[in-house]
Amino acid sequence: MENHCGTSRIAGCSFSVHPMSDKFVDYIKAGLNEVDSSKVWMKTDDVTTTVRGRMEHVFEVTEAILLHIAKTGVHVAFQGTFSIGCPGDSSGDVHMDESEERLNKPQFKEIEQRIAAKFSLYPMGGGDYMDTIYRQIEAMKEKGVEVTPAHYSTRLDGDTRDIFTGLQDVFRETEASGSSHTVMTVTVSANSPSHKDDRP
Ligand SMILES: Cc1ncc(C[n+]2csc(CCO)c2C)c(N)n1
Repeated sequence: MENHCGTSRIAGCSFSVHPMSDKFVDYIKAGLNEVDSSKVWMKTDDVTTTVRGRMEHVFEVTEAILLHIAKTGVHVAFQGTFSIGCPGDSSGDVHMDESEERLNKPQFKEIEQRIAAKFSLYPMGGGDYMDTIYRQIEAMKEKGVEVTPAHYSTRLDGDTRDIFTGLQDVFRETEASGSSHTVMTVTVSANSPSHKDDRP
């Protein structure tokens, strides 16, 4: 395994989903098994699932698993930590050779699913981290998503596709702007009984 600080392009996400149902095991297993994850490295344990590979596949697989569960109407929470450039992550992983083509978009592109989310961005090793964060929050306002300030995070309300596309753009542009190791945490609530008239 070769470790390079800041030069590893492999992205990853460690995440968990929590369906609020007695049948939570069925929901979790269906989400993990029925989404096509063949373009990412994936490992599940009793706490989280970790996916690693090209950035677009990492975002696509996490979004698809959330949508697979949320489309049933069950109230589900998602918590994920995305990372790129981690000095401990290995470069040259076989999954980095996968093509760009996304495997789950056709099944999920028709699903409209409003979610409430909060994200926090941690651009490390690149200098003016607050400038980067403010720039990316401003960029989020152009993605068709409602953006509201919150303590230690920024709140996003909107369609799942718009929010995940926006988050991937934020993540990619943060890395491109010189952050050698970028971490982003994302918390999502879907189908919450607290959401009334499409507004939380
Ligand atoms: C994405 C994701 N991965 C793992 C877990 C942890 N977990 C909790 S219950 C369960 C099924 C029974 O073993 C698993 C795997 C999670 N919640 N969400």
